[in-house]
Amino acid sequence: MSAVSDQILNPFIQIRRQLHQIPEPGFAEFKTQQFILEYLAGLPQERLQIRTWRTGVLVKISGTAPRQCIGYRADMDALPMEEETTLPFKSTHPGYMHACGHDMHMAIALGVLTHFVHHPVRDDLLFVFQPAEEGPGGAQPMLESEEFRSWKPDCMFALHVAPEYPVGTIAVKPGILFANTSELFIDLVGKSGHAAYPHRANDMVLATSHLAIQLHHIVSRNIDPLDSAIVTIGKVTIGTKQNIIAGKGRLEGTIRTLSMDSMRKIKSRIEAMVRGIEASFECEATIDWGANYCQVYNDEPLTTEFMDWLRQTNIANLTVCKEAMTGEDFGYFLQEIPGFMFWLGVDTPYGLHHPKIEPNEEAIPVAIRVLTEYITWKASQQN
Ligand SMILES: CC(=O)N[C@@H](CCC[C@H](N)C(=O)O)C(=O)O
Repeated sequence: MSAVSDQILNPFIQIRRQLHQIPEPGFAEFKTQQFILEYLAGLPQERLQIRTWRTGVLVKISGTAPRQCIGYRADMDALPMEEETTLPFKSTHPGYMHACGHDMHMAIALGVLTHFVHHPVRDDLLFVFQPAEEGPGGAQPMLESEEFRSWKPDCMFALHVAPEYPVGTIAVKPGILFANTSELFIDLVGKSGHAAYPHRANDMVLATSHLAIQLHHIVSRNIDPLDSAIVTIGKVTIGTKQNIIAGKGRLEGTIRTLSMDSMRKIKSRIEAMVRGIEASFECEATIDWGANYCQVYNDEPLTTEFMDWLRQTNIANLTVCKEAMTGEDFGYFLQEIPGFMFWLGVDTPYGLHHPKIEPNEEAIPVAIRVLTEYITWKASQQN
């Protein structure tokens, strides 16, 4: 028998749709924060304490006889991309879209939170709505904030939607789940000029293109094939007009590794290649490593306990997955607080960050049920 009633489930699909319409970039989640605060204001307040941190929200629900605090985190920000779905509730913010499921993550967190406002458990619960997961990274500064530290939970969980699994599936593993990441921004400055006088210019179309191709050789030629790594260039900006030799070029990308040794190696090879491009194309280049996220490392005893609990209760299909090369700044919480992240099947043919992604919303009640029942069980255990 479910610990959460259908009356509580369906509104959270509606809430997800409302959040889907107001996607905002990291640390600019003003309407999203306001939406969450207004929703919380409509709940019984007796056991609730609410704090904001920048554009984030922290919500504590007092337990009936607390011995510990159990934390749950949802991320809030969206991606800078134009939505290409035909959904009636598509983004109303041109150029922004919830294409990584954070609207689902927030709706699920509100559903779980609402259940525990009405049915408090013994332990205190902390719900964290964290800004800027896609960048520049809200987890690390939030973790260091006084607002979070004074409510620091004893364990902490989170989920991420997974397009490749059917609804009703939870995929997880103990140990490393997500990769180490580093953003990568390289600016090249040469000398622009007339297309008819190439000998008087330093062409950044050529320099930037050569560099982009060289960077893609690092993983295949410098990294142990058994230690997965990625260098992806997602954006190239060069030039102004077809008959002007470009004086500036910019590459934007991301590095993913399963080990910090490989991350260091890739960064040192990028440095060397950039210096080589400067020499061969007589230009100047600067590297900005942007936001760096540590790996998501699932606490082994807690994850195994969750997996055993799932097998016993049978309320979702458990898949033991492999690690993924996605990044997640939830890894910073897990460096200090034991816990885990898991994948939630949302069964859609388009992947994360695709402009046509349409996660199956039936996963929302599945997740609310799994989390309410798991947290209820966890809070009923002897320490
Ligand atoms: C789950 C997911 O898609 N996360 C993002 C995290 C972005 C990390 C950072 N901004 C970067 O691009 O390196 C991902 O792209 O994996």
